[in-house]
Amino acid sequence: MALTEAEFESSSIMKEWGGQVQPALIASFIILFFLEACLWVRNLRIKKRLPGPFAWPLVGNAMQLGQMPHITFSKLAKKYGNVYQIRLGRSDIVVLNGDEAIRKALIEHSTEFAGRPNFVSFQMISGGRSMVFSSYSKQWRVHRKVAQSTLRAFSLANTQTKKTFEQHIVGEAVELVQKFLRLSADGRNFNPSQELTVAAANIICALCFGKRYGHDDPEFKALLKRVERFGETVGAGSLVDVMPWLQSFPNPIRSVYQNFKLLNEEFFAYVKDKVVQHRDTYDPEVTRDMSDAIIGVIEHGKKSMLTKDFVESTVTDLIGAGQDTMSTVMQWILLLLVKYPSIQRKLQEQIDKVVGRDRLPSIEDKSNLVYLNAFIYEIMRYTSFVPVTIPHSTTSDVTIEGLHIPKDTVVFINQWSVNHDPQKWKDPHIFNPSRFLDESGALDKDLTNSVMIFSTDSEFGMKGNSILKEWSGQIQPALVASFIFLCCLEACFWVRNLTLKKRLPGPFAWPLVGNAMQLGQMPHITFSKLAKRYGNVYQIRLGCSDIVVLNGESAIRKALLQHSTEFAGRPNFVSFQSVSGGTSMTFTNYSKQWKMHRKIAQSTIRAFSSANSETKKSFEKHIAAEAEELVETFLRLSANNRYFNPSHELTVAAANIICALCFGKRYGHDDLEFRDLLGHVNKFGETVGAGSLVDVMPWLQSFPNPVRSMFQSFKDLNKDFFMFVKAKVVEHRKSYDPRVTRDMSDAFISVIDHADTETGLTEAHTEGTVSDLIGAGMDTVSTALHWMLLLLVKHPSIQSKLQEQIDKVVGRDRLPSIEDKSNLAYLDAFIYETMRYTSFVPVTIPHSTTSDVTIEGLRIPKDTIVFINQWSVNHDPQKWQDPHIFNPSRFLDESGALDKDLASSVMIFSIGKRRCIGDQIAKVEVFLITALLIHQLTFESDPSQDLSLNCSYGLTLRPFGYKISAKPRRSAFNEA
Ligand code: HEM
Repeated sequence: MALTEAEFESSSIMKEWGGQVQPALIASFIILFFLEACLWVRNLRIKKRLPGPFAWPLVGNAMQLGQMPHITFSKLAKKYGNVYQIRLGRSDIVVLNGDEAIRKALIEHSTEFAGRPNFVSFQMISGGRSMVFSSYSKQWRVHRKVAQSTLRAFSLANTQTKKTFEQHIVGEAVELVQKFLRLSADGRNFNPSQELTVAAANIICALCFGKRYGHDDPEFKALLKRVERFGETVGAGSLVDVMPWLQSFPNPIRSVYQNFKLLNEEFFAYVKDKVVQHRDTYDPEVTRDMSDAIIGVIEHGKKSMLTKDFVESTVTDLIGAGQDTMSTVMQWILLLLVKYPSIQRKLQEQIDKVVGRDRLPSIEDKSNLVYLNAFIYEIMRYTSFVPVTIPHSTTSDVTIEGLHIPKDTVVFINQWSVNHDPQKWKDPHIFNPSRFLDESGALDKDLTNSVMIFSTDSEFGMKGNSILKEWSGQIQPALVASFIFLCCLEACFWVRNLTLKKRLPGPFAWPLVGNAMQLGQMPHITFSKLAKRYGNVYQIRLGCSDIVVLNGESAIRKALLQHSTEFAGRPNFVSFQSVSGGTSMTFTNYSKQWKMHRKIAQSTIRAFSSANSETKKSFEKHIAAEAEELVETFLRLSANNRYFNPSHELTVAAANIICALCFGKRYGHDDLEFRDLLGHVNKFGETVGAGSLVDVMPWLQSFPNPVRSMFQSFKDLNKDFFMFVKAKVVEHRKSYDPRVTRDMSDAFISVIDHADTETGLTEAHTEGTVSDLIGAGMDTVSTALHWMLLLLVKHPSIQSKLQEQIDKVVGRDRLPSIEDKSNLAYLDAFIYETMRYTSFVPVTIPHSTTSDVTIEGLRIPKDTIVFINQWSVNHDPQKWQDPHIFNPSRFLDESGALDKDLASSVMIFSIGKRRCIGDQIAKVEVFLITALLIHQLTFESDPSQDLSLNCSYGLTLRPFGYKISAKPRRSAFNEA
């Protein structure tokens, strides 16, 4: 993490893990464990438990729920009855299943079951004032009434509001039709997910803020992104709710939970901002939208129990709840329409009969479109896309089905069990809208009313799905036994290792996890601290793997340059094998064939970037075109003094350059195929952590747990990404002409597919190489640009100095070019300092030893995994004065020229046989884009944001989202 000295020392990671094996941390973990065990034994003896499965200490039944808890709940109900108890972490939870028990509880005992648990994650939503997540109270009842009546006033209150509401919806639907037709042009297939999310978001935003957004509005895109990421992190919220001790030591769930908190805060701040704008322009005579209406009731109404802060929380509740649910149901509708074309036809026949072809359907047609109604009810029943409601809690002691449930018990309502009860629904696992029609073809209202999806007051599993196979719905004794067996086996290995293996110096490693829990979110900082204690070469253990960590310039240079072959291997990780179907050069171990593969990749990159002045020029043109487009887009996004997050645009620019080289084609910013590709790369960064966990703890794959599911997504993403590249290469192969090399794909086809000599490489390697280059070239370069912009706005004086130099060297009548590089020493220094200071690839891709080797007097056996801590080289206080201070001038000598020796000792591309092969093109890209941007624009940061250098750790260290604006500088180019 790139921080100032003070920030660095006080950064949370330092507090979490003071860089050495903190005995206090380990002691507190052991105390926690024993405390939990004691509580568990006490509970066993004291508490009169409801029926339910056996609960383990610490985790309770958490490991048994699998990815589809609602299915597990239904299976458990068969064994323990419709009301039973499970334990998740520390919380006893009552699960209600089946129509009868749920209706009894929620209708006959409605007040007793109307509470919400006191979960920490609930308390942080909407600043703790969310109506949806607050417990039952008099104030809550008032709050709910305000929300409910406002919703009504803006939708179904009278014919006028009904009409306006309908108009909003029709507007979005018509836009969807046009968008879908455009996306289907030329017989293309597309993923409708984003468009549906936009439509749902627009409807609720129009109601709340009186405004719909364009699909490309950056503010809106940021809102959607937040909602998407919310879904990805909310799971950690629930885990921390039931296992609060997960917050007390560094672990991956704690980090995801932190993100979840941050997202909530950001989302709330966004809504608050809008509400404040409304408050400032509020006019009691004109109610523009729901925000105004809520301000009217809460702030200007009769004496209200609700303070002004409740306005923001009510609007947040409405947007949060309205958007995700609606877009989910729309996605299911489209999926089931294409899965059942005969049903689609039947729906169209009915609609043509009732509406005809001369007008659009309206809400008045609803009563005549019986089959469409039945279809929608069947979707809700069959998918049960909200399978378990938001947790309830009991507001007082209550007895249900003869079982006593104490006050403040957490209650899960399994809606799925109602909708899939075979006693009630014939063949519940079959999708059949006609089940809702009576003999005369009319809608059976009793039956539609019994579908439970909105509670009585967000994935899908069916017979034979993986979760059922994994956890066939009951507490599998075999699973629990195998977990205990695994633990024992690990413990035995651990004891044997302690006695047998001559270990290198290093911290004490725990059984099962080794030192995994001590690494925290920024392992490179921990590694550097450990080096102070154990020397520059030491050993840690992660899960099952012993790993040697190399730190500091001298040890790393010795290993990677003097013993280059011995350190050129890659470990035999399962996650590496899943990249490009095993044909990747980057992730393949050292061998003769690998050497050939690397040489081909290297010389092809050179041929397309720097081989001669012709290729140099054409490569430069690609980059300049992207930079010019960036300038235009940034100016557009800054119109009307707006601030924007440059993330998406920078990723697009980096992706376009590498795609232009590989496929001879750049894409529009909204090209669907391209957006898909970018989505993959972003998701890749999010799931790669699971890959590394499974690599070092392969036993995580042997029972259902969140890491295993994430690892599955990681594998799926890799497969999808590889398929995308493969399809492109196959197209190239079909139109391949040996006389014309259009792009790098053609070049690889020529040297691999049509090789003159035996290389051992197959056609699949051609595809693997292209994937390697796109994968490696996109994320890294865009991360570098992210940091550059952030540092430019954080240090305006450096930005001015850069502009002064560029104006002096280039002038204002032409654009900068790569030839100016030698005269722009300060810009070069700025780029090197950004790479040094941020060290955004802090640890290289793991290496492994290809034979036994001795380094700094320590013997490392063949096939040992090696981590190279580049960050330690760039932050070594022996080498760099004040390494935690950002100061480009450190790279300039007294005459103001670049100190080339110092610059080349920054380590970010690694060194030796595995050194990055894209380093030269990356440097050209970063130089030219930065030069062009600062020549044309001045960047400023949003004064309302607290500019931090905090970052997330996926593939690279990426700064958290920040907002900037760009102002044009006078130039021939701008005026043109
Ligand atoms: C600023 C941008 C970049 C940085 C900081 C960077 C950094 C790195 C690092 C640290 C490695 C791992 C080296 C090791 O394992 O010791 C690597 C490997 C690699 N990089 Fe880059 N890279 C960048 C851009 C690129 C680009 C633009 C491309 C290609 C178009 C590329 C292609 C590769 C490939 C193919 C490898 C694997 C080499 C091997 O395993 O032998 N990189 N890069």
